[in-house]
Amino acid sequence: MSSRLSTPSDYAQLLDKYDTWMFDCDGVLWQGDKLIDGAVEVLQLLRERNKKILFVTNNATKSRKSYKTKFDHLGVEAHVDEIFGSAYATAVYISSVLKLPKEKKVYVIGMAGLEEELSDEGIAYVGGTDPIDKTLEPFSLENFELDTNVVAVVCGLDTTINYTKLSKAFQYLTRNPGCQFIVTNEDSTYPSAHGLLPGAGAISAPLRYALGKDPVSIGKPAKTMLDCIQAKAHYDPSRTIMVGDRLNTDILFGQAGGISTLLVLTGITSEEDITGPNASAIVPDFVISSIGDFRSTEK
Ligand SMILES: O=C(O)[C@H](O)[C@H](O)COP(=O)(O)O
Repeated sequence: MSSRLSTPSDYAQLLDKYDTWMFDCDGVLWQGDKLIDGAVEVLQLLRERNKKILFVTNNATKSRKSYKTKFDHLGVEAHVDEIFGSAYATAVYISSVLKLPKEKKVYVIGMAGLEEELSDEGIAYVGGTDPIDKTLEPFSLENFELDTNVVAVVCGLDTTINYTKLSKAFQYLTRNPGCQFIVTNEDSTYPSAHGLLPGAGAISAPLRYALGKDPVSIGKPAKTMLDCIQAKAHYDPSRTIMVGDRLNTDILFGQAGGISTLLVLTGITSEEDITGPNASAIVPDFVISSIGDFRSTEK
C-alpha cells in the first residue's frame, strides 16, 4: 500500500529521510518544454538542504551536455555529472560491456543526442541523423550495401523514423552474424507538453515484431542504467529515493535497485491507474500529486 503525501509534515519527513533524490524528467520536472509548476523551487529547496540530486531520464534524444542546455534554458540548476540519460548509459554499455573493437560500428536509429554520446565514448556509427537515411523513397535492397563492420543496432526515440531506417536495421540484424539488438529504452509513450506521443518502445516495436526477438534494453527499469549511475554517483540505496511518473519504468527501476520510490501524478500515471478497479500491481512507496507540492514543506 502506498503512503499518500498530502501535508507539510509529510513532505518534511521525506526530505529528512533521504539524502539522494533521483528525478525522472519527462512528466516529473517538465512536459516537453513546459516546466511543472514548482519544480524549480523544490529542486532549489533540496539543494539548500545539501541533498544530492540526480536526473535519470530514458529520453535518448539528448546527450548529457544537450540536457544541460535544456536545464539552463528552463532555469533549472543542473550539472552534467548529475544527468544520466539512456543515450549515455547505452554508449557506456557498448564501450564497457560489449567492448567493440575499434574498426567495428553500430547502426543507429535515433537522434543527435544518441550520436553525441556514442562519439564521446569513441564508438563509430552509421545511420542516425545521416540525411541518406531520411529519405521517403521506397527502400530497395538492390541498392543497399551491407557494412560488414556493423556489429550492433541501437534504437532510441527517433521522431524521423521511416521504412529505410527500419529496413537497414533489419538487414544488419539478420545478415551480420552475431549483430546485437540494443534499445535505449522501451517507454511505450512520450508525455509531450500537449499530450501523449509514441515513445521509444513504439519506435523499436516494428523491429521486434519483424525479427521475432527482444532487444537488450538499457534504460529504466533495467539495472544497466542503475549500475551506470552507481559507478559514477556512489549513492547509499537506503537513503535514496526515485521520483517518477511511470510505474513500469521509474517505479520498477527504483524497486529493482532497492531504493524507495515516489510516484507523481503529473505525467503518465493517473489516479485511476493506482486506485481504480484495474489498479497496477506495481505499488510505489509514496504518492504525491506533483513535485511542486514540496514547496509547502514544514519549516
Ligand atoms: O519515449 C521515450 O523515450 C520516453 O517517453 C521519454 O523520453 C521518457 O523520458 P523520462 O520520463 O525517463 O525522462
